[in-house]
Amino acid sequence: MLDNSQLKQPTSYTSNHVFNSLQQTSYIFNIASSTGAIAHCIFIFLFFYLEQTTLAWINTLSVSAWLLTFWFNRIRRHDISIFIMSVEVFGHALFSTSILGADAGFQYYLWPMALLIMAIPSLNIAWSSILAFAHLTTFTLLSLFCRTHVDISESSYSTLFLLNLAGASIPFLITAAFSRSIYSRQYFLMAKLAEKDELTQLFNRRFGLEALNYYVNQKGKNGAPFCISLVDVDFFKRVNDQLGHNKGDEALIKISNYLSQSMRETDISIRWGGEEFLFIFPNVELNQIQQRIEKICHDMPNHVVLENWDNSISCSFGLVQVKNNESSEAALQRVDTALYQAKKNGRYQVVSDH
Ligand SMILES: Nc1nc2c(ncn2[C@@H]2O[C@H](COP(=O)(O)OP(=O)(O)OP(=O)(O)O)[C@@H](O)[C@H]2O)c(=O)[nH]1
Repeated sequence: MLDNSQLKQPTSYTSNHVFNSLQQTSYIFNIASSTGAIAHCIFIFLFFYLEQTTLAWINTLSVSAWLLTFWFNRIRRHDISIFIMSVEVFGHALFSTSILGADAGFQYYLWPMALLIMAIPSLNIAWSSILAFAHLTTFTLLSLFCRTHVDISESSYSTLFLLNLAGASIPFLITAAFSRSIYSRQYFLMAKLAEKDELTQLFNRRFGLEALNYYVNQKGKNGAPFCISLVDVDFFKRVNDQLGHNKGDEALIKISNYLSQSMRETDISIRWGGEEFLFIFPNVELNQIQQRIEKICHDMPNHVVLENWDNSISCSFGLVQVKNNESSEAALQRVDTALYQAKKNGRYQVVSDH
């Protein structure tokens, strides 16, 4: 969720995600400003038509206020922008309803404004709550007590009421739809960022642990077999030492791409840490998978090639089938021991433990 400090510092560095959120917020505010300015231009003509000249002139001020909010949107002072909008809507509802009465329906604009104030986090929560509450209280008081009528026909009142009700409902729905889409987009983005490793785009260790616990539990319930493999790049320190850390990163990306693309769609590829990867193979016995993993291990030097690096790039693999009633920790311990054995045996091989 954005806070005010980010909104007030458009010139400082912002990440792409924050920048996109700021753009989105500006976009919403520009839509609100345009809708407000256009609606009040229409009101000017409407009030002149109804011979309510005072209200017509007041609406020219309203149009100026809405146009002013564009400028505050541009400099990303959405807090000032929404404050002007809310004061304008509040004043407009108060004046129009005091003069024409609640039957004209101008008080209904207080609802979308209250929603906009609460749903878009431009003002802090205390100010948002105070303003939204003031709008809705004013709506109630105006609806209950403003019974005045001016000298216009009943049918004009009905038309005004319907127009205002529709005019207030549309921004209400648009605001709700925008906040819903921002919420769901940001929720999925956060969830994705929280489970992916930045460098390799494989799942990260937190997700890996959760997934492993899930399959251990599933095994406890339905006995479905599954295997795990811990994979470590051989002599990776040499790549870093001789080619530099950036080339090391490039090698890690190539290795992770090769490994994950060699797996089945249902297998789960995790960057366990540094130059170590964990793979979870659901619904499979060790003897069904061993050959496939050995082939992946064997073929790796032909598929992972690094510029200016003449040595082959390989990995060592520990592979185990998780036992009945075995905990995640115990299974990890066993696969780590198998990997250690693969390293000890000379690397570039798979060691499995039944
Ligand atoms: N470029 C880069 N290097 C990393 C990253 N994470 C870990 N490393 C490096 O991986 C290397 C791991 O080295 P070691 O644990 O000594 O193991 P090794 O050289 O691969 O040798 P063996 O595992 O014994 O075959 C270290 O040089 C770490 O700096 C990373 O994200 N990027």
